[in-house]
Amino acid sequence: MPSGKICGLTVKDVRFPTSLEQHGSDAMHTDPDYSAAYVIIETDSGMRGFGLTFTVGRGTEIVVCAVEALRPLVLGKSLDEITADFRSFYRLLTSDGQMRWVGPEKGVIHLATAAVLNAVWDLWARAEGKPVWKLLVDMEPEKLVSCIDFRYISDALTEEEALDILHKGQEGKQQREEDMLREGYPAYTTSCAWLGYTDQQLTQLCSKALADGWTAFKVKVGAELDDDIRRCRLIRQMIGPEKFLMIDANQRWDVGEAVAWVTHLSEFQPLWVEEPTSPDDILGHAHISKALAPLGIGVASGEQCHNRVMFKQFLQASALQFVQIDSCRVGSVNENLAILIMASKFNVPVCPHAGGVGLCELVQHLILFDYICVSTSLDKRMCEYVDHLHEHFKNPTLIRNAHYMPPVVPGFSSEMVESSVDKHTYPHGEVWRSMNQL
Ligand SMILES: C[C@H](O)[C@@H](O)CC(=O)C(=O)O
Ligand SMILES: [Mg+2]
Repeated sequence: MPSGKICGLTVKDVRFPTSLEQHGSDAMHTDPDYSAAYVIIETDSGMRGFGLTFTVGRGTEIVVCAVEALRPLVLGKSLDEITADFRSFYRLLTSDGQMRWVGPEKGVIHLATAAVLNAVWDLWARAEGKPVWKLLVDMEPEKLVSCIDFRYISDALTEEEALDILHKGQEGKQQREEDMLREGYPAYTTSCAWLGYTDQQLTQLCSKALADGWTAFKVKVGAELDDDIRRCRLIRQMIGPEKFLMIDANQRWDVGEAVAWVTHLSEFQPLWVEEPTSPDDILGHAHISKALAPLGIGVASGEQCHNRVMFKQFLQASALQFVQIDSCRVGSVNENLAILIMASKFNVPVCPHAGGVGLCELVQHLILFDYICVSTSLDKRMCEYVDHLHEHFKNPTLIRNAHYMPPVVPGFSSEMVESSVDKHTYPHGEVWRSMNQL
């Protein structure tokens, strides 16, 4: 069916009151209400595409405004026109002569770009009758590269080098696709140990996760050292010495403090410390990486890394040992393609950030593509999983034996259940109205 011209774009502020039970809490975000600026684009031929970006509550209304500001750049474009030269469309959104000032390619405007472009990728995949991961896997390397804006990264990755990496990734891809369809992509869980959970909750959730076959666990740290020691000890005792433990400080520390704090926790053998300090501090991360390397602890970051330019510098500075792409922070698939290929060139494993609302649904497509066509390896690689809010999606993630099973439905798995959206729309949805009356 011809996809037609985009004739409508709506955006909704959808919030879930997760803070009530401390789901998602960490040392910096103590009361997150998992939220989405949820975008629906429509074409005059009756097709729809769904996209979102993730936030943690207040402020979603600002992202909604930013999406509204992008609307005129999208309306009237046809999918064919966009996908014939996706790089130019990406630039159109990110390089508007006036709006660029409120970015560029970072902050609220870039979150809005992510939501809009995610909807366009959903529309494209639906038009092709494929899930996004399969659309990418089947795409010629030349076409993939034509979706990427190489401006600001060509000193680290040229178009020719990207093509070369993608051409190499074609070899054996059929086999890797079959492996994924059979086994799925390895995942780790963050659901057991949010910062606001009691030790009793942690113990219960961890024993259930072990029984369900999970082999890698992330614990929130960074507020009180004594609490961290107690919680890490508890979880390490439960999971034993072989399984993976990761710690996540969510930017709580200064550089020196991070090194000292993690050194105290090193007896629990974390595989990585995540976001030890400001997500913008490239040299700080490099310093921490160097200091922790002798302890066998890597540094991971990316969920609040603005764009491909920042990732480039983290990689150039050997400041990260794990790259955590996020499907809703940077400019959608287009920019994540650049990051995946750069990570491959620098030989740094990608372990995506997920969780939130919808992040698992979307990022599974990117990491499947990474394995099948870019990294071609599962060594030191796993994708985050958080067991929340999947029931609000029409095609929720499917986890089997702690692995993401590849989605089969066309699109980006980003369409939400209409009644969930209605109930959780802020501030007039039923859920918020009833809470305000309490
Ligand atoms: C506020 C979010 O829940 C954050 O803690 C998520 C995160 O850091 C992670 O999943 O990693
Ligand atoms: Mg994190």
